[in-house]
Amino acid sequence: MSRQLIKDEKLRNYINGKWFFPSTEKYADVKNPANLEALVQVPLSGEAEVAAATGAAKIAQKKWALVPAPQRAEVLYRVGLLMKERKEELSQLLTMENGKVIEEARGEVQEGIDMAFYMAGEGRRLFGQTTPSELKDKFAMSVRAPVGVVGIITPWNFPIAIATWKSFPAIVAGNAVVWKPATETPIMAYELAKIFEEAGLPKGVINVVFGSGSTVGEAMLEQDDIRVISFTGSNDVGRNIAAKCGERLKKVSLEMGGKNAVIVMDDADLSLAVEGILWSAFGTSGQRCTACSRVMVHEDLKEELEERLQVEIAKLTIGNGLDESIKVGPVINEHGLNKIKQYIEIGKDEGAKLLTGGYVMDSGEHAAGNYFAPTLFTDATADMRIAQEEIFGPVVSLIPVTSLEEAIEINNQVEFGLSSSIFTRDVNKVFAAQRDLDTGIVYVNAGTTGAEIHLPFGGTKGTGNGHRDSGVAALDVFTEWKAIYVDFSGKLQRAQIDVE
Ligand SMILES: NC(=O)c1ccc[n+]([C@@H]2O[C@H](COP(=O)([O-])OP(=O)(O)OC[C@H]3O[C@@H](n4cnc5c(N)ncnc54)[C@H](O)[C@@H]3O)[C@@H](O)[C@H]2O)c1
Ligand SMILES: O=C[C@H](O)CS(=O)(=O)O
Repeated sequence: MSRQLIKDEKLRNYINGKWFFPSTEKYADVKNPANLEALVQVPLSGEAEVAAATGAAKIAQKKWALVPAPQRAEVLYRVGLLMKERKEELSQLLTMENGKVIEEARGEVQEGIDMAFYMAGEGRRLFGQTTPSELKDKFAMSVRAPVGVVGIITPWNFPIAIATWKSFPAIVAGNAVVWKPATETPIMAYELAKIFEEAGLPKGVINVVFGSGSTVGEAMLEQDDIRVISFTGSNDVGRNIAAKCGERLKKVSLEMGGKNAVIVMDDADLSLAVEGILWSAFGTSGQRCTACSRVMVHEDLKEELEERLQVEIAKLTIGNGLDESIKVGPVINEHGLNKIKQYIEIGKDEGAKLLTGGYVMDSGEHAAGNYFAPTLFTDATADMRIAQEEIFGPVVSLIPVTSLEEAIEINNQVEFGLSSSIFTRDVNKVFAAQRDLDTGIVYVNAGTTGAEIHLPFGGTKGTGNGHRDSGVAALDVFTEWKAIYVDFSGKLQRAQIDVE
């Protein structure tokens, strides 16, 4: 790894192509969740930095929008190449600041690389439409126009992938960006800003301001020159953002929580289902918006599934994700640990049966970090809080069902609608499920995670507000449709002429 972290190193904001310490002179330690060692210091910037970043973005965007889109795309292509060159180094840094195991960190960095090449391709598409005009000698078309300055606010659980999902489409479409990363995971943002700089992105097109949500995030909402806020994070924060942006008529794209479920029908390949549940419930220690936290299992398979899951959970290795043999890393911080602990008590009080796990691992090699034992509840019911609310940790609950219809009904009885999966060999059940599951993403014979970047990513109901990250759909967030009529008749045509 070439980038060495120094615990006293103070990261800087990237504004208008230059690196600045925060005017507040305030910082917070960034800690490795695997051992709580300090990695670097993140600036706690203030409103002044947000104003400077927005001003720089506004000026830069005017020029950037005039750069032909295929040339804008070339910068993204170089970003992709640089990320690819540095993939292993970035992955290790990501594991250190976030805790996810190295295999998953590599997967996340790869998502960013894929997004760079995909959005670079959009530079030669950005398709609009042409339509016939109602009038003679008149041409009608629509084009995607950039919105201007966009604000992106990102969470700690996918600190590089989600940033690329938002910034790359924004940039290729001709916008400039003000980005506030999560304070828990600033290293990915710092490194990505350096990559943008090295790739030759003109100054001011991307600006990174580190700081708290309540100061930097809120200040972004108040900047009238920021025309779009694209947010990924928790539901409470998203709702607050939507309300504040609503007052200012800002466009808002929200990607928020999930309460994702796997359905295991009586004809399922059980080995495959066990693998899918393990990976999607305990991968990233359950801290994915798409993590599986409910399993609706047909009653005929319930006992066997309970047994097989317990056997496989016992084999999971838990520890520092930099060690290639580790399968489950730490959770992000003490706040996360406490929230998970509370839900274990709630589940027990509600009458769910705890089969394994349910405790903080705080002895021996785990004493120094934020480790929670992979946890399996069974005999949960659809209305329990552990089956309704996002826990964001390595906890999964089995809910017995007797039919596909019942499983789908339970799947849909939650506030969120992000990802669902079904394990079955029956094609009729597959098609009924993909139609009736009220989620933005449906998997068949796979777990609830593993989205690919060229498809839309997001969910229904409380997961979002109708927008999508990723795929072409992401361009809808960062562009305005402009309808253009070109009249070449030489006269002012006011009405359609009746054809005789
Ligand atoms: N649906 C998705 O695509 C998706 C993907 C990943 C994570 N998530 C969700 O993210 C959550 C976990 O991430 P988190 O804990 O970082 O979420 P969070 O809501 O606490 O923070 C997200 C970002 O918002 C900022 N923020 C906090 N308060 C703010 C405010 N008042 N104004 C503006 N910005 C503010 C934070 O500093 C951070 O950068 C989970 O709920 C998870 O489901 C959703
Ligand atoms: O949030 C980002 C993830 O990569 C999506 S998924 O969990 O892999 O589907």
